[in-house]
Amino acid sequence: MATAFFDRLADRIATVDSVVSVGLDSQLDRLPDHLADHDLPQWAFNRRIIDATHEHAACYKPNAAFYESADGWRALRETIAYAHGKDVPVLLDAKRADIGNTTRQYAEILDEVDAITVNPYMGQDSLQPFLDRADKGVFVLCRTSNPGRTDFQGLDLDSGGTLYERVADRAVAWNEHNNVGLVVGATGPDELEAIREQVPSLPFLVPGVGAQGGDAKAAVEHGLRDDGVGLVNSSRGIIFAGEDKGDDFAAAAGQSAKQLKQRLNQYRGDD
Ligand SMILES: O=c1ccn([C@@H]2O[C@H](COP(=O)(O)O)[C@@H](O)[C@H]2O)c(=O)[nH]1
Repeated sequence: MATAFFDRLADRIATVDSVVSVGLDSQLDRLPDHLADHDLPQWAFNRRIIDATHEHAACYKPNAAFYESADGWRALRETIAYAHGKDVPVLLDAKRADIGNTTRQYAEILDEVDAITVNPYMGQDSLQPFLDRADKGVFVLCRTSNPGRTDFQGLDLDSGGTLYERVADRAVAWNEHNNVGLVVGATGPDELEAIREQVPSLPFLVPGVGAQGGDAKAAVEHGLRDDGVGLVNSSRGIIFAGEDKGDDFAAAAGQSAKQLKQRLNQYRGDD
């Protein structure tokens, strides 16, 4: 039987002493000019980024939005294989879920990646094909990092609590295979702390440090489970750290990943 995702992630965190998720949001018009002639510029960029960052990476998190073209998917497949060749898990940030036949098709991407983000708005049946993959990680959007998170997520329910608290509760119920985590942004440290208290058993993916200015200390103190499993993501803050540095872009990304690891490690194991 394949090892469960969160066990593999725990091993990876221990190996690199890092909870950094390196976000591969490799936006074509921000890539170095000299990569434009490459057959697949995003792949050429990602390979250099992976070479420079893998020793600090608990996982890579490509966001599917940046790869939704024929060449993009080819670049993504090369990137996934290369990350795996370095023993780094890949979490596809795709925020999937839909009606039954569509969501079954969406879930097939889990044959290629280690974990995925899903959107719970359509309910349990829309998530079931992902939840059924016991060896893969399924991160459910709970309290997101964007300003518009207040539009719906914080609404009070007649049954008590808020919508995002209800999502957190349901996620515990969906965790039959110990493969469910939550996405909780670092931009709302109070909610992050409250959700951690509400669901101590679930690992979190915490985006929003770096370019979005979220709270790195809270991301570690409340984002990680008691056993230290969890992920703190930075995408633009790492991969575009050397945007003005020509061919030294990858070294700058490596330095940025290392700095984030060291910063987060100040807060790990402090409790
Ligand atoms: O609540 C959420 C959920 C997902 N994200 C994603 O994480 C990265 C963040 O990128 P940065 O460049 O570090 O801001 C990106 O892929 C988002 O789509 C999030 O930010 N917040």
